[in-house]
Amino acid sequence: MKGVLLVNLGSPDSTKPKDVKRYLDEFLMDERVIDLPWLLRAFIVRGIILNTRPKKSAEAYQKIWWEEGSPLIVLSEKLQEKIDRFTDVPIALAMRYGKPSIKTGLEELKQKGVTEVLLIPLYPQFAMATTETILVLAEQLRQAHFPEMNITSIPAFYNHPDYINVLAQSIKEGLENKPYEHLLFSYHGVPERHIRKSDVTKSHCKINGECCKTASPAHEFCYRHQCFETTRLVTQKLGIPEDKFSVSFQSRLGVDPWLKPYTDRTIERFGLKGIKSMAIVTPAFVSDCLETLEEIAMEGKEIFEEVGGQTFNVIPCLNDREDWVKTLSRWINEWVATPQK
Ligand SMILES: C=CC1=C(C)c2cc3[nH]c(cc4nc(cc5[nH]c(cc1n2)c(C)c5CCC(=O)O)C(CCC(=O)O)=C4C)c(C)c3C=C
Ligand SMILES: [Fe+2]
Ligand SMILES: [Fe+2]
Repeated sequence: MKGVLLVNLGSPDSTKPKDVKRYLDEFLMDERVIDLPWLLRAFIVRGIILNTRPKKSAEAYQKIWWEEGSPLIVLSEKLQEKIDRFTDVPIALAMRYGKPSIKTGLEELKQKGVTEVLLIPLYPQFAMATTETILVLAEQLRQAHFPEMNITSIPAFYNHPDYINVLAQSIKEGLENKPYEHLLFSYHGVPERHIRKSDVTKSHCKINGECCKTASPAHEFCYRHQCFETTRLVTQKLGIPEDKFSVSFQSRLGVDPWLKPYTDRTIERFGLKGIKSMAIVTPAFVSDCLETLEEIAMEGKEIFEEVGGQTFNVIPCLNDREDWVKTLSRWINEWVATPQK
């Protein structure tokens, strides 16, 4: 029997610093997130970051937490419930970090008699810290606990016409009756080192140059270029001229160089240039979360207003909008209808 496991990033159990600390420990000790040898990673994460970050992050989570819980988890649950209505196979939900775990999700599917699993990492762009870490953990769990299961996954959908249609429509709706001078596409950043690691040709991704064209079978472009490709396809579809939009990368952590330009500095620069109204969309996230609701909608807005900006329009993520639910359901139904080898 076939079944589906949707996987998102995850959130702490609550906004208490001790829960945030436990969550950050699991998250940042992932070798595909902080990609250093274990001892050095443990020193940086447990010896430095976890001494200060949990309190600061807990305060940020408190600002965006809903009565029902973490926005990212509540929105993922709503997505799961709605997909369930359009499909005939069991649909489980798991988080890469925190609860419900991928192991719990696979167990839930096993209880329902599922042996063929379609894994859907809820990230449009493939990166070591997004899709890859989910695929690797799922395979490790399969080998250790679910050897009877067969797991396949959908490829990163950053350039899939269905996804581009939905994203374009969501942006169109978000901009309706809200004039803007500039539209910023803000993607979650990664350390530049992550891009170099995936650059098998060692030609290194250049800002306006050729893509490194990593040879990974899962994707054609490095993470950075997937972000540019999503932007190119969507702006082309919407007919937004080149001088009216740009790309930036948010949420950097630590002292290493991350993908540039940084979102906070870009927002500041727009304000200083005299731009009064800007819109911002965050296509690396399919569900609104700390990084969109706090870092962009609160901190970003504050930065913009401090330098003279007036209108800061944050376009919501795809969340559980109907066309997104129907798109994912259609992908699932097509997979269900395809005989497995
Ligand atoms: C080295 C650190 C990090 C990398 C690399 C990274 C990549 C990455 N993350 C997302 C998506 C999300 N990240 C979120 C929160 C978050 N991210 C990091 C660090 C790295 N992320 C931290 C420490 C945190 C926790 C909050 C904080 O202290 O700032 C979230 C929000 C989760 C929520 O509960 O709402 C998402 C979503 C992507 C897509 C990505 C690589 C492309
Ligand atoms: Fe992150
Ligand atoms: Fe590249």
